[in-house]
Amino acid sequence: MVLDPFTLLVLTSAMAAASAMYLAAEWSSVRERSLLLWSGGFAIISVGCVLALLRSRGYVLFGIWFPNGLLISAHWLFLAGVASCTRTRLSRAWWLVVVVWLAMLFLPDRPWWSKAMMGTQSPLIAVISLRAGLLLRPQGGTLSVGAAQLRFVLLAHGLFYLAKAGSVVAPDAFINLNNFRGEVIVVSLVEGVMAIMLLAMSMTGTERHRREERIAEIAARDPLTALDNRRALYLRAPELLAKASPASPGALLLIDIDHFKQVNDLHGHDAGDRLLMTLSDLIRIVLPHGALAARLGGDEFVILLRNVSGPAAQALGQGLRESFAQQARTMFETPEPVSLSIGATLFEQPDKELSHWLKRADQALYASKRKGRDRMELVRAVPVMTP
Ligand SMILES: Nc1nc2c(ncn2[C@@H]2O[C@H](COP(=O)(O)OP(=O)(O)OP(=O)(O)O)[C@@H](O)[C@H]2O)c(=O)[nH]1
Repeated sequence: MVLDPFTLLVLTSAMAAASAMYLAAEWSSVRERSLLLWSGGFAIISVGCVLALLRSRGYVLFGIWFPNGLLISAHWLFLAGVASCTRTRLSRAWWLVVVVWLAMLFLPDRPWWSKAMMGTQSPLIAVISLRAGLLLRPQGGTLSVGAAQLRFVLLAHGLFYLAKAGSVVAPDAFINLNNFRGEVIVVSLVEGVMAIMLLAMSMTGTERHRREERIAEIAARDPLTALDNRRALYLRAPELLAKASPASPGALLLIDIDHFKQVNDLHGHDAGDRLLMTLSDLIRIVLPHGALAARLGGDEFVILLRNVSGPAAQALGQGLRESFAQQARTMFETPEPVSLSIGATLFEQPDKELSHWLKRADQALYASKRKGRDRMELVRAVPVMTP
């Protein structure tokens, strides 16, 4: 089978156009900027291939270096898309690529200059692709499958172009960009077709996974306070509860605002909302690393602490109570003081479920309300009985 450059260019152009439309269709429904940038990159590759095809058939619309240089702009858009996807700010120095590309248009249009063109274009594409691949490194967690695939394709593509830059030393028979002849050109076109397909697929996968993550995050969050909601607490608590042992107990604090209704009734629902947000901010401030905090609903919040002693849990609760009461005093005037009642329990049995500890903390909360509010009642852990 003869893979002539003309056929390969037709294939590349068709694949790039299809990828551009595929990503544009995805963008039109979800409006993610990176999809639009990537779609633009593929559209540019398609246009560049068509121009090169026309030129090879004698329709000279632009200088030979123009369609070749378009490949640099396309990769530049791929990098911009990855930066947008990973929320990274690119250095302004990347605009220099555009300057180099424009300068390349002034290269003389003669066969020998194929090498000069390749010697400039290939390292630029390599650097842009490698940078885009490296931007997708895992930060703190693991990469999604789509992002890991995109990273792999971009790095492999960048390394290919690095090797291609080295081909500048190959004899003229291997490279002739001027009329798309030579082994290097054929191999590049084959690699290009493969890269287009894999890039388009992994780009779509990366964005879809990111969207799913965002939706899951929204579903787990209380919209007013941005703390975890009840559902998220029930999902995340088991891991923390399972770590509890007599040597390393945990604590559950059930927090309820006293006389919250008065704030709503006298100062309006918005004022009540502001107070709930103030409490959630104070909770975030005192929350130790590895602990969980959630709003169960209404004016009821939960803090789950791990590896904590009774006195330490007491101290955290008292601190929270004092700072909240002080803030509430300065925010609103109410007939009864707006404060916090806290019911807490220590836990050291890893096999008990969250609802079990919530029930115990609720009894403690009830006791603290009954004893006059603005206090914390702590139930000690029940020692594990061995027969
Ligand atoms: N502003 C606001 N109010 C809410 C929200 N969710 C529930 N509430 C109100 O919170 C109040 C909760 O009432 P309670 O906890 O029973 O009343 P309380 O005055 O705090 O009574 P004690 O807890 O016994 O001191 C009710 O008035 C609800 O309407 C919310 O998201 N925003």
